[in-house]
Amino acid sequence: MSESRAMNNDHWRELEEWRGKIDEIDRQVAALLCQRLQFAGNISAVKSRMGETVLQPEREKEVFINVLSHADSPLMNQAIENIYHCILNESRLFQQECKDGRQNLSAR
Ligand SMILES: C=C(O[C@@H]1C=C(C(=O)O)C=C[C@H]1O)C(=O)O
Repeated sequence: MSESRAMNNDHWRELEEWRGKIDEIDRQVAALLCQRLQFAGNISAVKSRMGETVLQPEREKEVFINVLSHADSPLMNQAIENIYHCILNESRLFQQECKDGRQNLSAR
């Protein structure tokens, strides 16, 4: 095998190792996101009984402060902030669907 092909194989092996680690993280993130949505659905039921709205801006500020205190760098801080905008958006949509009876909240 030529030296450059052996080097290329090493790169591919390294790439696959990193991708394997990302796959494992994605499995954990997906499971945790499902759990987060489940809890948001439970909160939605409590808020309905209390006559509270789905959107609670002050609570959302607390969520951002909590997660951003765990970011490792300014660049990651921005990425986490963007990701959490999506997560909170989906969380509100999910809560609304629970409220409207379009989500079945039974856990697996
Ligand atoms: C889950 C809640 O409902 C909404 C969704 C939030 C979330 O996903 O963290 C936070 C605030 C609310 O806008 C809540 O009020 O705690």
